[in-house]
Amino acid sequence: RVITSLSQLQTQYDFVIIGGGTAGSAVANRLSENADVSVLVVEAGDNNVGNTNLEIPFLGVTLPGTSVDWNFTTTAQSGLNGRSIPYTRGFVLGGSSSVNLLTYHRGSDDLWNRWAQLSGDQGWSWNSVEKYYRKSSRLVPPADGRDVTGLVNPSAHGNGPVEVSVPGFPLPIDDIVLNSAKQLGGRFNFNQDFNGGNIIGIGYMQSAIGEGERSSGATAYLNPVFDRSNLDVLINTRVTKLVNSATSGTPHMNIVELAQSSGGPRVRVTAGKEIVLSAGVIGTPQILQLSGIGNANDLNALGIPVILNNADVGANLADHPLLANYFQVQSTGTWDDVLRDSNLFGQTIGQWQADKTGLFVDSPGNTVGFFKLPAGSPALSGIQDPSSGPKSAHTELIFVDAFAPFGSVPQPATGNFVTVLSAVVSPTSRGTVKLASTDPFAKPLINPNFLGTNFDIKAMVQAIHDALDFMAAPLWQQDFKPVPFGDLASATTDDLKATFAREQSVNVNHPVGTARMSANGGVVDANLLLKGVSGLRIVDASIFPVIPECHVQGAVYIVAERAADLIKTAHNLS
Ligand SMILES: Cc1cc2nc3c(=O)[nH]c(=O)nc-3n(C[C@H](O)[C@H](O)[C@H](O)COP(=O)(O)OP(=O)(O)OC[C@H]3O[C@@H](n4cnc5c(N)ncnc54)[C@H](O)[C@@H]3O)c2cc1C
Repeated sequence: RVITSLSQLQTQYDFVIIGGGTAGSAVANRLSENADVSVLVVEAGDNNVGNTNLEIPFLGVTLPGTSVDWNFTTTAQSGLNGRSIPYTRGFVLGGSSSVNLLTYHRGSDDLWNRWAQLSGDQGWSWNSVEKYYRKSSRLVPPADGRDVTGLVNPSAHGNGPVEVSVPGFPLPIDDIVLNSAKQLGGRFNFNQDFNGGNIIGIGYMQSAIGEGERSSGATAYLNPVFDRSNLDVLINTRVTKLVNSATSGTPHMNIVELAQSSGGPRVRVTAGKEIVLSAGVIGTPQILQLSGIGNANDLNALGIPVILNNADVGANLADHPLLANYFQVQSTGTWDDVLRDSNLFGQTIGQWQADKTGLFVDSPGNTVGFFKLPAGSPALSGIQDPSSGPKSAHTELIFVDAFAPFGSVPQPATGNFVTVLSAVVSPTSRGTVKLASTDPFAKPLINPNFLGTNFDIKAMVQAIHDALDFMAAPLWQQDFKPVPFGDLASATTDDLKATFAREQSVNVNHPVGTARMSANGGVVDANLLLKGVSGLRIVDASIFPVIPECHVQGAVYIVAERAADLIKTAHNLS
């Protein structure tokens, strides 16, 4: 059941899951499969059910800055010429999977094999986690029901609750992108299925969409089990801290403190078996730090009694920087006018509501590519290649059939455009999440350190070159005839391209790593148990040992599915 009042709580549950987000929803479903196990989920945000804006895939881009976003902002980023940028995180059941842009990747084989090496546990290798990938998602037909033979490899997909599909509303540029990849080959080779183990190449986007609707942690895992009598989902409530119940020796973190407003009453709930901390890359280190687990110097400065000194809590924040490269085109076959004309926008919503067809069944961007840096790239000079291996990328390009106003540049009043979003997917910059105050309702200080290394800026410059080279391919010259637009057009040298990147990059919203799993050091062990205390497991993107070179939600579901099995085994549960 979904509950909204602290008075509806029991004093104890077997498991208390903090955060009903992407991972938290999946773990809640799996643990409450056993009717003898009681589970509480505590979610700071609201219910997802009934919010149509979350359901319509195309509207994902309109959600940042609204009531389903935590509305964080980064600290001033020196790599972005001192700019602070918005830092979106889902504030609603389903968490960031309820507000994200839906792209679905499970990660290359060598990504998972690297996790096994870094965690010292072969249980994280691809061969071991493949079953969890297959348990978490499944391929479904696109919204238009067309034949997808050749566009995707069905055998690369599983039978889990998250629905994954290729775009359900093909756009004119899709064929140009895919056929150019087939024609050009080499660095721009075609990839039939990014979920087949090798992410390199250009292919169709695969997204967490079923029958034209968003498939999130909430819709796939949590909403279908709302009526389980052993599951309470408490919404609009924050976990303010965890409490140590041990009087001496190893801290035992089995008590959760909750509140519904900054000055409101605090209520305590006990986890009989364990606490599962799934508050995400920002919430998880924030709660740990509020509880006295973190860098002792930082905690002392705020007067928080130190329970465990671990400087890795809130460190190692990694994210993918994103830059919008605009091209003006001669073709009128773009959807620019849908954003300019409220009548057309309304009609497109109406079409979605009528029969789940049309432009809004997809998130903007039907095709995507992942690339290795060219041999001898200056980005790699003097450093070890940061990517996980030959099947993992350094950079990404996403092709959007219009002017996608993702950054600070507003859509021009007239004209047709194609946007090529470029991203660095193996960044070496690392940042931090730190408390700004002891008030659990205050926003923490988020410093992702975007474009903070030589590698990151040089890789982004290469991605801009790739966008320009690819858009010069012969097939583009037939109707679209793209011409670089705005600051991209003026960025004629590598130095100017770097300045363009620093002035206009935003983020893909793929942060990870603030409670990283490691064999040595780190915050959690290979079983995701917090080192140095008992009773507390972390299950969300904060435990990622390194940042995946792809979109990250697929990996979050894999982590959650494996964590559920680890928890069941630890407590002898079926
Ligand atoms: C705008 C955007 C676009 C993205 N696009 C993509 C994409 O296209 N493809 C992709 O793969 N990934 C994408 N991502 C990333 C992906 O969605 C996230 O990495 C993933 O959902 C994170 O899952 P999580 O479980 O770690 O955290 P979340 O899903 O964020 O869950 C954390 C939950 O904890 C709750 N919480 C936090 N603090 C507290 C507290 N103190 N008390 C109670 N509850 C709390 C939050 O409200 C939230 O519900 C995007 C993310 C965003 C924000």
